[in-house]
Amino acid sequence: MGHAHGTPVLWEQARNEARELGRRCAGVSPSAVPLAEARGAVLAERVTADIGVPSYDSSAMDGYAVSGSGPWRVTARALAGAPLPVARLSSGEAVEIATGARVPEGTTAVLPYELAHHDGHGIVGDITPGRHVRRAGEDVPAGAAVLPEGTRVTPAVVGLAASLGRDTLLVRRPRVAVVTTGDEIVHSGIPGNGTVRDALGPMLPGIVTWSGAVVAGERHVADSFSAVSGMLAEAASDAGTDVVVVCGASSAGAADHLRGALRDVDATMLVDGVACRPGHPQILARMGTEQEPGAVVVGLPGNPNAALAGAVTLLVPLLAALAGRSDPSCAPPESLPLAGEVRPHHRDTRLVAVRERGSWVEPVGHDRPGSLRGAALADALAALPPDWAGSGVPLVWLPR
Ligand SMILES: Nc1nc2c(c(=O)[nH]1)N[C@H]1C(S)=C(S)[C@@H](COP(=O)(O)OP(=O)(O)OC[C@H]3O[C@@H](n4cnc5c(N)ncnc54)[C@H](O)[C@@H]3O)O[C@H]1N2
Ligand code: MOO
Repeated sequence: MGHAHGTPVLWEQARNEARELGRRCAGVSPSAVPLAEARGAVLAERVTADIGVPSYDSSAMDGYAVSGSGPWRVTARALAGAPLPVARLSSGEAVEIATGARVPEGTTAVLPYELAHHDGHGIVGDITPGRHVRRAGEDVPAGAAVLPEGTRVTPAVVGLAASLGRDTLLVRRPRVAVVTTGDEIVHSGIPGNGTVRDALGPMLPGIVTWSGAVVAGERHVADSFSAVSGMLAEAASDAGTDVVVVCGASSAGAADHLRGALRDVDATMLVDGVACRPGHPQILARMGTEQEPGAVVVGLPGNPNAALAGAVTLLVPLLAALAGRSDPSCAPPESLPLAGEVRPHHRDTRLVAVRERGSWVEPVGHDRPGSLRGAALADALAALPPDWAGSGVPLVWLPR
């Protein structure tokens, strides 16, 4: 016997519920993560410079570090990363120097090769005192506050943190456990007769990191009530999990146990069914109590393209709000005209895989619930309302 669905909520409302829930749960604790993993997350600290940049007085040009006025006698060659060949220059002396090499004490300026000439006595050329010498701390003084808490960790942020000698950053990054279900699912190789290769375990980490979160565990559970409710009970008592994504087991069939298992752990059901196609059997629930809230559970349909639709409907808005950043699927333009043959659903929002063509979008096709063929070529999902009259369509961007 199956389990009845709840009353579906409107697609826009489902996204808002997920976003609101993310804002209400202030419980994601900061963690120090290696720079390479921090990208996309949001800083949970103010970054201050432990060292200045540059950290030593160095040359900004390839040429000659000179002291006093010319002509200068070249005494040695200074390269970046090599010990200083002379600690101090006296007036009339120079060292040939590479960009980034430490300048000796007593350096008046650096004279670039292209401005230097040899006369019979040495090197000559016009200099301005201090020119082409990068002083320690000139770009970032030691102790300066460089990034406020709440800054999104972009590639440039990672690079800056490394320049400042940091190996980790403190970020607020929701931890997501991904659970696949289904006795027919296999996780590697060519699926044998009657089995299906797991498409969601490999797909979800990219969506999760795009939203500023991280997959902190992946597992598969059997199609049984005890396996699904046991998994939820474990997740409920694990303080290291903020969100549990359960793939499959969300519909009405005999093997679809998520609803019953959520009831079994006294979870609060927030969304039970969304009025969109594909992706209508989605679930948003919260474990724990009002006083001691537990992990949020997102149930996604097993059909891979329906799961993608569900992920951008509930999971991405939830995770972005939990992480304290903007929703990457809502980037501008928020809508564009759609050119091509599409048919709205008579009652629900239809999510159509579309390709961006500059100032308009066109359907990719091949976007039935069971396959990601269309989505793999798409830039966005167009959210076609039931009463669509052939004008602009709201867009939900996909990670590209
Ligand atoms: N009587 C009804 N039956 C169904 C309804 C309904 O409203 N009433 N909804 C249909 C829709 S729409 C969808 S979508 C599916 C959702 O099903 P479940 O979420 O319960 O998922 P399963 O039944 O376990 O699997 C469905 C389908 O997806 C394949 N699958 C599952 N997991 C994966 C995975 N990790 N990677 C790749 N493919 C996966 C699975 O083999 C099935 O083919 O329910 C309809 N039925
Ligand atoms: O809505 Mo199902 O999620 O169409 O495939």
